Amino acid sequence: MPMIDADGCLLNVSVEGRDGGPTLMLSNSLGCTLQMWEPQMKALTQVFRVIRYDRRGHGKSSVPPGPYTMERFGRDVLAILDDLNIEKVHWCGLSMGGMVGQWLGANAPERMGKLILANTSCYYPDPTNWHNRIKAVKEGGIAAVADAVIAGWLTQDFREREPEITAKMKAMLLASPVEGYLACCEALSTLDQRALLPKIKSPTLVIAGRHDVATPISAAELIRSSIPGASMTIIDAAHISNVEQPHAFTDAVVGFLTQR
Ligand SMILES: O=C(O)CCC(=O)CC(=O)O
Repeated sequence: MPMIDADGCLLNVSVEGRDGGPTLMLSNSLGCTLQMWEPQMKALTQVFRVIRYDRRGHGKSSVPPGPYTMERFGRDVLAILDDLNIEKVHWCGLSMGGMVGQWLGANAPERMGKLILANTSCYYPDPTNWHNRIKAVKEGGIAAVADAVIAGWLTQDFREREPEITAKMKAMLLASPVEGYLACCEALSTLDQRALLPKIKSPTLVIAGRHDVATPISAAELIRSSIPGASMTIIDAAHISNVEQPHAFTDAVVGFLTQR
């Protein structure tokens, strides 16, 4: 896996899949690494060249001091594409990954093919939850919020049915570098990309989770109605819908990206 330098921050990047196929870039959510896409990789690599990366502050990427911004995350992606000599990619980002996709769609339209914005938001009407989360993590580490976060990521039904997958997701969250996690929470606490959305020209699919309380259907609907021509599909899942409903999620991605 190459480490790519984005303005002094080393980003852990993985490139797999069909050589010469269209390129799809996957972007993770808060507290997850590129491993979160494992349920999709077998199917996606048959059709696409797939780029995954750990956002700064996550996984094997460096953890520069925060706070971070969506613009910084977007410029990190452009640094990866420049380094790999890739002109244009399709984008699939979940939650924070979808927020970075919104920034790229509006600010670097020539680098974006189709956009998939899953379980995401363009702003938080009330940042209190983020301020509370920052305080709790500063005082008690990620362990202090882990159970509540996991309850938002996966429905109770899924957690009871799939304890091993749930434990893996929790371990991924707990392994997040605290400084990187906090710097991302700061970026979320000030997020407001509402004005960017009407500028997006890429064909866009919004994916929402029927049981997602972190980024609810109303947040997805605001994104869908603000991006000209965007469509929306709802999956029977909580926030991390690609893990909870891997087949439905993969089918939605492949169907949208391969339709003419
Ligand atoms: O998942 C994200 O990228 C944003 C945070 C969120 O909405 C879910 C959570 O960590 O509670």
